[in-house]
Amino acid sequence: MPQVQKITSSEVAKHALAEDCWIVVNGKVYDLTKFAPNHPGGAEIIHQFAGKDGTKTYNMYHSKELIEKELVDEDKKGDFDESSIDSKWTDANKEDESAKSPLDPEQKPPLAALINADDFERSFEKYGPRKPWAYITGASNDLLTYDANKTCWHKLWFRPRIMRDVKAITTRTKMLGQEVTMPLLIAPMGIAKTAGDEGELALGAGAARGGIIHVQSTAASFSVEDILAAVPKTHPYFFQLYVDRNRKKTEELLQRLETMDQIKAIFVTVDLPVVSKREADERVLEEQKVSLYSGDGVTNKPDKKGGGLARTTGGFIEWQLTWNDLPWIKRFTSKPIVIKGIQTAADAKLALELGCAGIVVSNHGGRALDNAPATLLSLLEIRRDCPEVFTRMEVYVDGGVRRGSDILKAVMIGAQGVGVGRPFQCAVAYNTNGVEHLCDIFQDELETAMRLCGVTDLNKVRGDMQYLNTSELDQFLPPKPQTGLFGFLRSKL
Ligand code: HEM
Ligand SMILES: Cc1cc2nc3c(=O)[nH]c(=O)nc-3n(C[C@H](O)[C@H](O)[C@H](O)COP(=O)(O)O)c2cc1C
Repeated sequence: MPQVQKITSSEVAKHALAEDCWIVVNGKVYDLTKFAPNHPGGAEIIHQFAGKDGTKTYNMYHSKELIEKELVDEDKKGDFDESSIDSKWTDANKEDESAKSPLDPEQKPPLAALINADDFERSFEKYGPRKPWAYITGASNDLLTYDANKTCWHKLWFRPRIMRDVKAITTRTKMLGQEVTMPLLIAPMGIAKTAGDEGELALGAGAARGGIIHVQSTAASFSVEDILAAVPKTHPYFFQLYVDRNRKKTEELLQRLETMDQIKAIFVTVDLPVVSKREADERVLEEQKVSLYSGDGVTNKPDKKGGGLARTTGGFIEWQLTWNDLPWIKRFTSKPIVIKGIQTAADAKLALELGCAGIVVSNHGGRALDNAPATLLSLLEIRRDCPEVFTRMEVYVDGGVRRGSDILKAVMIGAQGVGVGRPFQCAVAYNTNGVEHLCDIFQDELETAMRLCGVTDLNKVRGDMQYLNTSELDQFLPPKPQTGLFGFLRSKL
């Protein structure tokens, strides 16, 4: 057998430019020149490691297999020659600032001290590394939609009924045919490893312990197979799909998922055709940035345009996806399809007409279009303008849901269930126990809210608005669409 030549550190170091960018990841050398502009996390983070070892940062965000799976053979240059590491290489790689973990265990409160969903985010703020903190908790532009998502839940008041026997209650229900202990989903979130080593494995296992369902993201930091293996085979999952601009990839992914019985539905995310501007995230990268070009340690802006923060590119997410593509998706899956990212009654109606099994009223947790309506307002708009949507398909809502009482409110409007994002991602810092603990908190708060409202069975109050007072929010709803002849004529204009 001929000896395969390994690639030395000095050879790798020669390819240290954006336009000629080799990186060492887990003992292998890759040419990321062509891939970097399409990297969903932005080109700059890749360019920071041109001619260097990016293993630590890569492993913090991605599964080991991802890079091997995603790159074409031509870009896999070969094995890195560890024996060639010299002081020059070691010095150059000292600059891996973003991999340095500013974790401060002293600041980490014990799990038992966390008693509500916000506590998980606060704990992560104190204890977690800065970059993941900015990535997870950040939102678009001025955070207007992010803030509105939360505050609208606060403006929806209950009208409790009293003197009812509330000893025995049940929160059990079904979601897309799957039995769950309460109508709560762990919303799909990319790269959960940023919050803790167990990443999506903790989300899946914690959800299973809590009797709820985790929607795993296309951009997960583990493979689907690894995530499924984290829970008993009987426990259901949902899968969130970002359609890839390379449609072949999506077809292959759907075909792979089709063989996995544990995956019970496909949630197609449609609210992020381009990645929005997440300023907190960009600012942190600016502070951590190191020079690509200066061999002498002077820190330059690595962006040729000069401004140079990690403006995420549109990445791999298909921006030409339209309603006409639904039949194409259905060709590759027999699983129920749920459209995630509905923000108006008009689009909810379209999803219904096109035979979707459900929708998620979502604005990506304020991480897509800033100034998009708070999801609770969109939910109320759908309730007002096309109530049939709630009975003819399953409606979910996410964005700012932080209390068990919010779950109850959503169900009373007619939702089948809610999704919760950021607090669960932060719970990953406490591994599976953290995720389970957060499920317990929601369960407990939901039961308490039900009892205090005089409700014993969630399924009996679904869509029953008599328990709610929406008057503080009604003023924020868009004008009612005109119906009758006048409306018809207008729609034709
Ligand atoms: C073929 C290889 C790779 C693929 C397919 C890939 C894919 C992705 C995806 C899907 C995201 C999530 C974007 C989001 O939802 O915000 C991401 C983020 C990220 N990736 Fe990669 N990646 C690859 C290689 C790398 C390498 C080599 C590094 C570093 C050396 C890296 C570092 C990061 C970082 C730091 C983020 C987070 C960026 C942020 O939040 O600003 N990735 N990548
Ligand atoms: C860190 C993070 C990553 C996310 N990644 C995805 C994703 O990969 N796919 C997706 O459909 N939504 C993604 N979302 C949006 C969530 O699914 C969900 O819509 C949102 O987080 C709900 O708002 P909340 O965080 O206020 O609960 C992400 C959200 C966060 C916070």
